[in-house]
Amino acid sequence: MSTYTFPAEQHLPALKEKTVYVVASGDLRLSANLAGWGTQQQLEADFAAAVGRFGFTVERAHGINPETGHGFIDSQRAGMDVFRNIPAEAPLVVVDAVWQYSHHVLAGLRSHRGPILVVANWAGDFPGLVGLLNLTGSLTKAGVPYSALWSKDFSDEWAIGKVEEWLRTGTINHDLSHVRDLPALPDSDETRLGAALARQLREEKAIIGVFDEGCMGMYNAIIDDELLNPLGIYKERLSQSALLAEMRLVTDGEAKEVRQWLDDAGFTFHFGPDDAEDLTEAQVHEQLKMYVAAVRIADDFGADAIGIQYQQGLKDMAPASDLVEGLLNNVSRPPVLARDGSRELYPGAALPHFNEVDEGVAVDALVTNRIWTAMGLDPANTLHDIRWGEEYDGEFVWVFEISGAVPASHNGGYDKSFGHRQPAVFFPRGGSTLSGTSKPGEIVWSRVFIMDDELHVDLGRGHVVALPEEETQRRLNATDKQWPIMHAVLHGVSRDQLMARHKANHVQVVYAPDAETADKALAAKASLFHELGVYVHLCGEVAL
Ligand SMILES: C[C@H](O)[C@@H](O)[C@@H](O)C(=O)CO
Repeated sequence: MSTYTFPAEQHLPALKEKTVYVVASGDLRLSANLAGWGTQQQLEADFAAAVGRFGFTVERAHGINPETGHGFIDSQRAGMDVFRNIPAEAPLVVVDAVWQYSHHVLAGLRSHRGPILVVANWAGDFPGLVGLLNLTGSLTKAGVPYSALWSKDFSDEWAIGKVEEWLRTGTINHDLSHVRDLPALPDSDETRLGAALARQLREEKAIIGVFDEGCMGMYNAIIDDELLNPLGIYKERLSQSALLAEMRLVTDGEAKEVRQWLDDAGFTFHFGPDDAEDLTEAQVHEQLKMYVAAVRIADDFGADAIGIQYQQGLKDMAPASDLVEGLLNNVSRPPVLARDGSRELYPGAALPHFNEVDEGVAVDALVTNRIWTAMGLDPANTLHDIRWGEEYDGEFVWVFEISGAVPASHNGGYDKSFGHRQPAVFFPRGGSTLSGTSKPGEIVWSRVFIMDDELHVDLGRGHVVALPEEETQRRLNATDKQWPIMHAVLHGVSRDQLMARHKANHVQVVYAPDAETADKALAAKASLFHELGVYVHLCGEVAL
């Protein structure tokens, strides 16, 4: 007999008839999980009632942690342990009313063999829809089959029908008829420009500076080098600790000059007395040092774009990097000189920043910047969270709301932009946002994503509407009122079509001066991606 210590064999529980297992993936931050726990319980009850209509019961695969007081899976390890209580073939639902870290449940979902459903509540107060979109994007990248569903309270006919479909068949079919593959492109100045810029990128190559890879469990936002490098894009792996070290070398005088520039440009900071809850001068001063430090490091490494992970780690050491990110993405921004003062760095240009180190955004921001610049247009582009939305005046208007900063030109300039303290629930050391309401106008929207181990991009057109002040405020109050908002209308894409198709919590947006120019710029972008070997899909009404 062997004297070796063999591990005890693991046995998953046996399948139970008519039982659906539920797990709740959460944030890593205790404060965020506690804040969202009440809403989560309501959503779980609503979903259980919908399932109950068809004679199924819901079994929660994990309880409330008495030490934390909430019932979210709040780490990858916790998720792995929870999945040891779930029969491998069971119908499994990830119910999410909050922003969640996909890697908390990815390990379990990868090895689960039963049908998987991801559900969220159609509500603005917590970013559950954003969490759902990240998880479905991550599952798409991982090649794990899933279905997804969203509803205000799971009592509407549409959602109940979909719940029934899933219980009966193990999948939900959504209408994806708005998506088509790229047709043969016409020979035009725009398509030739796109192809030429693609060839230049592949031949001359570009660097994206990645300040700590992977943010908030966003597995979908990591593009492996094997997929990225063939585009001509290479990562420079940087550390947020280097950013902090570089901040120490920026003088108070340099930070004050940046501040003066912003004051002169008409930017308003909303200051208050309490560092724990309000924005303070000291927080902004530190952020402006970070701005200078980030540009200097980018220059040191010859980066064409940078991304700051910004959350775990950095949020505990410094005020949030959002203000920095918004400034970088704008062409008009405070000048930054080399350490010895000898030259201005990236003069007269945006330095594209991919927030939350979302590398799908990195690719998109870089090429969009180049196309729009070559066409003589404002290249300022940004991601937004697909946060929520409601009809207004008979049309569906999305709340696109990034968690902190947009380029000022999207708000119509610095004088129409302002800074609020980042909410303490997410950012203990505060920091200013670069907020505002995105100006009305024509946009091109997009998302680069990984599916079937290949790079794809969805491209579409839309416009931004101006809503009455009360409606803007209502939408802000219903979400995170400190953050920048865009009232987006997508052309030929319904609410449910976007939710079903989009493979990320983020959507990339860029303005064009009019509809005709937006169509032309989209053609150039489609051509560039096509030339790079990225699969291009057109979503909704696109003039191509
Ligand atoms: C502060 C929050 O965690 C946000 O960062 C989160 O909702 C996102 O922005 C996800 O993209």
